[in-house]
Amino acid sequence: MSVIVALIKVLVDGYPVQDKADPLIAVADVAMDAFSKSSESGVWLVDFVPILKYIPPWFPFVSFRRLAIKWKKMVDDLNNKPHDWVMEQIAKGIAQPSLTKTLVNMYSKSGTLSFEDDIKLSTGALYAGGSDTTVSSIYSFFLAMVLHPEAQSRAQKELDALLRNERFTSFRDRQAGNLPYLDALTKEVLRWAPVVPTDIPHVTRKEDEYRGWRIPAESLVIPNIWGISRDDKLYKDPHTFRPERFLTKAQGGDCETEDDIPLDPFFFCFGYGRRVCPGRNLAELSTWIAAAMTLSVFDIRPYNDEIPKVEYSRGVITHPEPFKCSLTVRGLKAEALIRSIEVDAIVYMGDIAEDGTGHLGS
Ligand code: HEM
Repeated sequence: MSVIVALIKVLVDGYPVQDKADPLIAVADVAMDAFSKSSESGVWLVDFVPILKYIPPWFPFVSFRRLAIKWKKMVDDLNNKPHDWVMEQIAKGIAQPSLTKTLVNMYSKSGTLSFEDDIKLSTGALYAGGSDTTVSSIYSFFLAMVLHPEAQSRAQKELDALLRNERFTSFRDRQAGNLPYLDALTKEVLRWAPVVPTDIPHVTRKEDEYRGWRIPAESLVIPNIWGISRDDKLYKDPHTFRPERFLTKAQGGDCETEDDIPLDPFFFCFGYGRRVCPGRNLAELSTWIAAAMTLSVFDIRPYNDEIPKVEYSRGVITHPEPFKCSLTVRGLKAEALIRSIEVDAIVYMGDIAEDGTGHLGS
């Protein structure tokens, strides 16, 4: 989790996350919890009866207005505090390259910054949208590996044949098409455990028609991502975790030809239209590399032979309920590989962690 959060913070704000107790991460965690609860579909009556928003917060037996005020403050902190930090760094002349810095430079003229609220909201949204979601996919990957040792060992065989425990994989291996089973496994994680099962609700701006149904303007539309992932017309035995469904027979999978490969979950798990997830490529790549690096060096097994249940939390963003698993290093070569990146990571983080002003990526 820390790696994903740190990655987003560096890309968006050039902010070096210190540790789990980092104050900006704490701000973001509470805001994310509020965001997930407040945007859950079908839970808030006010979404269906908008006039209720005029009920005063002191009105007895109505908690949503008081909650909304509390949660708004949390979301404001998420947008303002990291932005203020970057502005301070810019003023001191020590800001690292980041999206916020780029936008501030783009929209500053003669000492005046335009669109500051838009910059705050869009960079805050990237953190809000990105931190919890990819983490959920990676947890689901671990859960799937505990439950499906056969898929795990097939992915490990593919990695071992290519890498011979001499190096970690990189995206170049992926581009070269050298790890088809791992690609299929990543697709199956996204499909088997949709992170945002009912998407973020959309509203139609004008009247529309879909398969003969009239959809009036201003209708709330809740895309059923979970339903698509479990559609047995698209996916045979949809509840089963089976990466082979995305491979041809020639690749050791289920499909006669490439044309028979079912819909890639990339095209529905990240939402639709102009609000489609802007972080989808980063998310998919992060899930892929997390799976590849973990399986190269660790065996993921049940903890004390306890098989975890497949249970997910509620909220617009779902996670597997906490479960235990056991990670065992896959031998001496794997241990040496882990130690080699441990050294790289210390050098890398050391550069930025000392006083927050070091040189990223050196
Ligand atoms: C497995 C990981 C992820 C999943 C499953 C996911 C899924 C989604 C979904 C379903 C939406 C709603 C799209 C819609 O309205 O139809 C969304 C929106 C969004 N996502 Fe992601 N996402 C993931 C990772 C990320 C990452 C890594 C980032 C950024 C670094 C990100 C940033 C955003 C933002 C900013 C929005 C709001 C876009 C808008 O409303 O215009 N997401 N995501």
